Amino acid sequence: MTVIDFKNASVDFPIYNAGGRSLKKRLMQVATGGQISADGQGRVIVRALEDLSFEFSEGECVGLVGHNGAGKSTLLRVLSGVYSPTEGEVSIRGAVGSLIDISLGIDQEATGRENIYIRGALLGLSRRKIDAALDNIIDFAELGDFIDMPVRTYSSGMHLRLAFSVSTIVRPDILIMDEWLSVGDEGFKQKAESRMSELVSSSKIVVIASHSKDLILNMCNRAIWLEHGRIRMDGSASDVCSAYFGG
Ligand SMILES: Nc1ncnc2c1ncn2[C@@H]1O[C@H](COP(=O)(O)OP(=O)(O)OP(=O)(O)O)[C@@H](O)[C@H]1O
Repeated sequence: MTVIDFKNASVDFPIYNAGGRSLKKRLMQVATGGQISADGQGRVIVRALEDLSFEFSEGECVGLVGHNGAGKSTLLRVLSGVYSPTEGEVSIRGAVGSLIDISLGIDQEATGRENIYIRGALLGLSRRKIDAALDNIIDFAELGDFIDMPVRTYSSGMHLRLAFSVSTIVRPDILIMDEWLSVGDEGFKQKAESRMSELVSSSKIVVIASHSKDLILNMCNRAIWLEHGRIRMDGSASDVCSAYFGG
């Protein structure tokens, strides 16, 4: 059973090179971002997430909404295993696949083919699995002979085709995204869209952060509104969208 369970989870970032008292005071009043405070030694702390408790179960596609700095990306990173909570507990049952930064790990000097192995390893795929998927990835990317050229010779669209083709080969239980990926020229975009839909429908739980009301309404059946790191509202996508976006 795939399930995500947060119990009073918080994430703090200690900031070692923040300025003096006046800076702290000024920052505490800004409308964006997490909450800023100081610890016993006067060190500045940004509390990106505070006291989050919720459970996501199979069949849920959850949209995260909120102002800039509300904590959406931090929450996605906790779900992807990049950050651990500084307080509280997070338990995740199921394999997690993250499409947060599809270009992460791509080496400009290595060829497209070599980068498929590098990126695949970062996605947690074994060499055998990458070997088995290699032809599919190369065909999908449609880079022709450029697949054996260093990535530094690629245009930005070609780079994204490669990153997309390898990153979407995974079929995780839990899919984490910070936007709906739509890459390439017109022809490629259509293929990419259908691969994204396939990936979403084969995942048991999907979590996506977005500033787009249409995306959340079209895709999600639940949404969480974060405000300064706290849950302001957790409910159906339509209720949360009406409250957050208005209309
Ligand atoms: N590595 C970090 N070090 C220090 N503070 C951080 C770090 N990452 C995030 N923060 C802080 O945590 C808070 C939440 O940031 P986060 O990136 O999660 O927001 P977000 O909701 O994704 O914002 P946006 O909509 O602008 O992408 C912000 O105040 C940000 O300054």
